[in-house]
Amino acid sequence: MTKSTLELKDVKTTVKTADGEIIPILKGINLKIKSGDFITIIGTNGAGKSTLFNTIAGSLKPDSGQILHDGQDITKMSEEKRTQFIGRVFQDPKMGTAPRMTVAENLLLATNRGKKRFLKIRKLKENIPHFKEMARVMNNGLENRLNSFVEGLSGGQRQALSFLMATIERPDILLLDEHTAALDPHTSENLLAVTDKQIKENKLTALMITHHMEDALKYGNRLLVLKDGRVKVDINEPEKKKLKVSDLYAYFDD
Ligand SMILES: Nc1ncnc2c1ncn2[C@@H]1O[C@H](COP(=O)(O)OP(=O)(O)OP(=O)(O)O)[C@@H](O)[C@H]1O
Repeated sequence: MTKSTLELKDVKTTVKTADGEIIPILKGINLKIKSGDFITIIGTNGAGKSTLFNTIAGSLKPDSGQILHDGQDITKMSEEKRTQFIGRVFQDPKMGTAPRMTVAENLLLATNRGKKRFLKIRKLKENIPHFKEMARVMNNGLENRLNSFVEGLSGGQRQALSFLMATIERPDILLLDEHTAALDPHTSENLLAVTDKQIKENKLTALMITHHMEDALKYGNRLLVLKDGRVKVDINEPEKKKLKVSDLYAYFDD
């Protein structure tokens, strides 16, 4: 039997609004994520997709339930500690990178994730050929911008850098929160193609939130539909291959 990399057992998460109101968002999530799963996640606005990622990453703590990583209970583990095995790319190209540092400096900082990090000039120079090779894979000229400040990059290059930083230490779980949503169609398509290639080649375990039904079907081996804080549908690869976009829209209706 394939071991679960991550398991959520009846996870319930609430959020507190600015005026102190407590709202239940995740209402009992049960999920077993196997090593090598590439799961696309869809659901209406407010279904709890980002809250699910926040709960997995540790930026929100569940009110009840359990989260297990390789069988170890991590429910109370800090977000910082979880960065040792969880990589995350956000929708906003401004998140996840240090704008006033160069691309190469950001990449160096992303190595040794979760441990003490120092920027040593020698180490930076040593790593340039390696970083260049890595950046070339992103297929958008990032390899020619290694010494540029991140704030001067295009949105697509910045998201490509975020992706590299999230995967540089081969995370056990990669969380992609609509990571191409802010990009133009061509740039988005390129980043998704590279994302898919990297996940397959490096046998990464990944969860990707998307509002594009075509992408939810095209990528990954499993599909989840979240509705009102619960997993409404969990579809495996053979079933997913049979689905059409119209089938997915139907899940939103009832
Ligand atoms: N910190 C917070 N304070 C108040 N409400 C919150 C907070 N975080 C999330 N919510 C609410 O929780 C619900 C779920 O939000 P979440 O971002 O998880 O949904 P989502 O499925 O990712 O939606 P979207 O597709 O719009 O990104 C929403 O109604 C949102 O307004």
